[in-house]
Amino acid sequence: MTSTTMASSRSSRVKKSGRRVADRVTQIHREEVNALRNRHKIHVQGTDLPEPVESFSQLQTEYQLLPQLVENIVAVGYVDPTPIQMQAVTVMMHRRELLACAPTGSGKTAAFILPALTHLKKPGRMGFRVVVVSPTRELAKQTYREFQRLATGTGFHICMIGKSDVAKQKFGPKSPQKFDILVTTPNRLIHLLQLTPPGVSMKNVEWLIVDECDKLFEAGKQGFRDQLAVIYKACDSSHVRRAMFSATYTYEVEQWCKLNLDNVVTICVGGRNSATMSVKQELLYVGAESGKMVAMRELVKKGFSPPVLVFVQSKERAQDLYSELAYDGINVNVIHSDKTQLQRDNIVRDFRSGKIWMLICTELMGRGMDFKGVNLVINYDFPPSAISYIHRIGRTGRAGRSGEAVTFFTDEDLVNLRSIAAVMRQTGCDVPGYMLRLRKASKKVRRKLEKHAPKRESISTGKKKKAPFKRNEEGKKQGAVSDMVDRPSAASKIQTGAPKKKSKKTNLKKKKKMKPKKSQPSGGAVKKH
Ligand SMILES: Nc1ncnc2c1ncn2[C@@H]1O[C@H](COP(=O)(O)OP(=O)(O)OP(=O)(O)O)[C@@H](O)[C@H]1O
Repeated sequence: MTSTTMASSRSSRVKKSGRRVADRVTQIHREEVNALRNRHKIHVQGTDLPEPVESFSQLQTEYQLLPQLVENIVAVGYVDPTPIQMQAVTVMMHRRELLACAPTGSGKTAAFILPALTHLKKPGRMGFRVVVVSPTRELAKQTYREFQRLATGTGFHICMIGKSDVAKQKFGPKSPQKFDILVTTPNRLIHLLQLTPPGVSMKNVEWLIVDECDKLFEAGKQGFRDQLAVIYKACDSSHVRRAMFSATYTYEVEQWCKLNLDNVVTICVGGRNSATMSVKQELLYVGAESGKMVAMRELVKKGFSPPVLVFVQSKERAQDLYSELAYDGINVNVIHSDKTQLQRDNIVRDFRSGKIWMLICTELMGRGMDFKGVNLVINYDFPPSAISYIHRIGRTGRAGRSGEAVTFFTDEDLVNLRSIAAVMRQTGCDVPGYMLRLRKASKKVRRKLEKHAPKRESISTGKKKKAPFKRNEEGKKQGAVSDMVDRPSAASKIQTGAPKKKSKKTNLKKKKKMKPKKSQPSGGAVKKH
């Protein structure tokens, strides 16, 4: 063998071994990335998938997260990214379209705010470049506040369209294009888009973000699907990217995203459509409607840790329950769509600040709302679907905290009991076997329930006058200090086992009427944390 051939065969051996080393390094890296995803239960689908990051500093060095954002992240107290942030931020930083699903309270809002702001780099005078659509005004307002918090000191102009802005056509073609980011409900935006000429320009939009996307995809009377289609069409420039976020999504939403989004990446943290693991869940059989109030009073009597959210199925029932509980002297308020905007804002503010201890609400507050430290969610009325259940109970147990959820059910609620018991079992809660063996409700029945709440016996007992609050020694309002009800213990009346067919025993309607007794405090002790 000549010296030249020896040299060339040595060099090819070196090249081959170099390639083997490189392949091995790539393989080790791939395994590390997979291990990181597995550790955090991050499931991804799509081609050419961006890798997740483990820390905010990695985001800064590898993705040039704005330095001011990094300071703000520290200021708000975030130490590490949550699993959805680890993966969704990098996907969006690669300008990939996205369907992201992660449990309630797991930081999805920051998962889209951070990359959206980083993309914009600096404030421009080009009109809206990021548009976030939320199903309710309350949620839009919360997202707007979160944008402001994380964008502090960056100079970005963030805007939420209010009623008066719509009336004044504040965003018309002649208005200053100073805003960079728009957070809105579909209604408001559509109104502006449909004016001639349009009251708002979408031509510079770079990111269209749909929060609670499965809600916005719902068809029908209360659905937003048609509105979303109008918004989607308006943001049609070639450079617009779209990202969909929710804690739950249906097969239909997934299919739509696969068909309509460009090379979409799907991220799912944890099991699909599963409740957060941080909530201790309980189902409480209360026999009939009247058993709910007995159970409620028993809960209050045992003592509760505010803040508490109570869900009912309609605004009328919310108002009735409010009258009953206010009469009992509980520091309670109620929020629903019949309240004025100002009233709704004040109630949300008071609940956030701790002035209100118990808030009665409808589905309006079921999604997205992030009230710090809600300790207990009570489903006074059974949720219309497992999806609604997941969102409702997700108002507690947020951002790594623990929480509790109690769901009352009667014989009328058996139709949906199985699906909710299944959600509970999926998160490791104990559920009686019979519940999982109940017949699965047909799609038609489930759809009907979602659209029309079942008729229920009225909550109202005719007590309308609000009892004044008593003050405790520190002069603070006492939670439940009713001085007029000698309540029978509900413990004997509430059954948590299998419901029987309506009988005299289980029908609490027939129980003795409670008599008000002036001299006795009703309990409602408030547990201190
Ligand atoms: N990296 C983080 N570290 C600690 N807390 C965080 C982090 N990111 C977000 N949070 C906090 O977690 C809470 C829940 O976040 P967020 O409201 O975005 O949840 P979500 O996933 O959108 O929930 P939902 O599905 O109910 O809308 C907020 O109070 C937020 O400030």
